Amino acid sequence: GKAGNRPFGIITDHATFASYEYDYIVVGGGTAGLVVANRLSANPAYTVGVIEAGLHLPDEPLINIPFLFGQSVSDPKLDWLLATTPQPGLHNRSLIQPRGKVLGGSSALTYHNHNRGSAPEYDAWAALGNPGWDWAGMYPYFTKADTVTPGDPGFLPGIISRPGIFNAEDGARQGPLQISYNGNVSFITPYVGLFHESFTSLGAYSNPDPDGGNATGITLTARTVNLETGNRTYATNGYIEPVLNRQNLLVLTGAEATKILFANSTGTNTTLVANGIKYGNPNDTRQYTAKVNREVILSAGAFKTPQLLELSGIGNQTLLESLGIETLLDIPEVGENLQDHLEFNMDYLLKEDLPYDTWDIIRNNATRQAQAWLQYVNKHTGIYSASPATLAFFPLQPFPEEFNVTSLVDTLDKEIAAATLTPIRKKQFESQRQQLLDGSVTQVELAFVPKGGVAHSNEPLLEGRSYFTVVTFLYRPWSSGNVHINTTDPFAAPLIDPRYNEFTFDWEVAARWNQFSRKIMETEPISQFIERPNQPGANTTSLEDWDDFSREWCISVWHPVGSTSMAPREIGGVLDPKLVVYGTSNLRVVDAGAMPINVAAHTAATVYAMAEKASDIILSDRRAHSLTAAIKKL
Ligand SMILES: Cc1cc2nc3c(=O)[nH]c(=O)nc-3n(C[C@H](O)[C@H](O)[C@H](O)COP(=O)(O)OP(=O)(O)OC[C@H]3O[C@@H](n4cnc5c(N)ncnc54)[C@H](O)[C@@H]3O)c2cc1C
Repeated sequence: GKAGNRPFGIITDHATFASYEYDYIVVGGGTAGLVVANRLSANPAYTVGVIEAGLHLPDEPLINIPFLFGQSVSDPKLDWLLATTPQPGLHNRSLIQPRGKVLGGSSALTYHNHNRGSAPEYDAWAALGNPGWDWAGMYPYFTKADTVTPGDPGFLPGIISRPGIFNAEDGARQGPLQISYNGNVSFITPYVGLFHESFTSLGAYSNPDPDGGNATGITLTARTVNLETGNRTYATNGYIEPVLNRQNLLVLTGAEATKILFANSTGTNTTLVANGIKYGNPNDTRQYTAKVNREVILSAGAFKTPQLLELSGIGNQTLLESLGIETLLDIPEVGENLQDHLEFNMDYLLKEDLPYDTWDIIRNNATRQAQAWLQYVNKHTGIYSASPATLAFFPLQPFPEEFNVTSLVDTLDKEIAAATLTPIRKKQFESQRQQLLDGSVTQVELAFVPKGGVAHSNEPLLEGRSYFTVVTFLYRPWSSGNVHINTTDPFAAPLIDPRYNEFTFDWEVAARWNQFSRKIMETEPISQFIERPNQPGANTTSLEDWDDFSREWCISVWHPVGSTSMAPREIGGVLDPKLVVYGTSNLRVVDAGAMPINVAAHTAATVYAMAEKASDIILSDRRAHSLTAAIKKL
């Protein structure tokens, strides 16, 4: 069925979508899925269908306006509202795990940080047994996704020497994402520079080229804001809206895939050939089926893709049997190897007579708020165009007073020796240990935000007062867990257990890094503006206090990856290096779940690059072209 009188663009009618066949069906129109849908449908010879659970919401302010970052979280219109199981290491708290349930997926919800990991991190993916996925293999795809507008020259002088400049090769590309930098137009307060002065006096250094293979240092971080429109740039307006006039592309929104169908769905241990997707939605008892001629690409994200595999009979046989699901492929690692990052928000109440405004002016002064809004609407600049501006990524070595790496590793080695590790984790740990010792990659991050109300705090914000928020991140935790179904109801949430508490290392590094962030705030020049720490209060001082705070108040950074890892079958991979699910001929996974080792970075840029690379792989994979024949042979 080639394009002819087919409907195209975006539809919500389930039956119409089911009445056509597709060469490729992409399940999940999120960050990765829309990249793949765009690249595959560029060839008019292929018909491409996308099944997305959320709706197309191009005019949604919570998505579009940069300064509203974070406000879409927990909004049922945009968020799947997932959560972890109670975590013993976090005082038994369960953490929210927001995911975008909207066309564009989680790329519609991000806080706009757009950065890459360091070269050794991707090299470690390749060393795991994934040829081509090293830094050199990923680099062209990072740049393929982006068009970069450099930052303001002279912005934050002395701290960031070469602001916002990707190297020339990056700048030459014309990718779909309109990437920019915070700068003078987005009203970054002078406090940001002063904070970095305090931080630098305690061992930090700046990095003018964080996306060139060494991500560490204080950086002016690229962000997903289109300076021309003032709006978020994301998978929807970058990758899918511009190609909705392609007559071979049909996007179904408001529909949830419930099962992958196979041409040969009986018996185990044959090579499975996917030939369709079942879908429906929780408000409708009907189920629909769309037929596929070439390939199914799962891009439902690190939680929902493993769920869909398990619902379809691909997973741990024992689990599947316990739920009465027939096992088509016994791959116990589906849903395992789940890795995530943690973050810690701390805020500080400022003195009343301040030399400069903070972003709190929006909350405190109705006139200034109205002015800022007009400025945004008319010029696309000002506070409403701002998002967290500069980030700092560090190994532990620059801070020897806080981190004794040798003793941390000693403790870690003992715990690892006592733990039962799967083969894939053993391999991961080799590179992770090496990178920890040689200081070549980020272990921790720190962000300074010139406003209150970022922290998930129990202290209400005082009217008329200003705040700083310091956000720290644990980017190389050793703990990992899993996500699995516990019911055959396809519309139920999966059980997410990241096991954040597994190794002492994670908690000690978090407590020490958080304690250190207090020291920065007590150091000139940033200290002169602070009246008192708000959350946690001034009585949080000892390492034990900081440990307690960290467990009680941490949240996830919402960077789950690894649940369908790309790695050799023998060590427990789910996907081969072409992202094909082992034991199938034409079922791929292209989303964050494919990352075999989490990157010490915000994850979206890596997901875009993976999806760009995956698209090339799919298009050049001969296997795809012989599939119809393969199905006919069955
Ligand atoms: C609140 C928040 C803030 C973040 N901030 C940042 C940031 O500042 N910088 C950064 O780099 N990263 C950030 N991240 C992480 C980043 O967004 C993700 O790593 C990335 O977007 C994941 O891409 P994905 O393609 O794997 O999944 P998603 O983009 O989540 O796409 C999955 C898609 O599949 C759909 N779907 C799921 N199940 C089904 C089904 N059964 N049928 C049909 N459709 C389905 C979903 O609705 C969704 O559209 C943030 C994440 C969140 C949640």
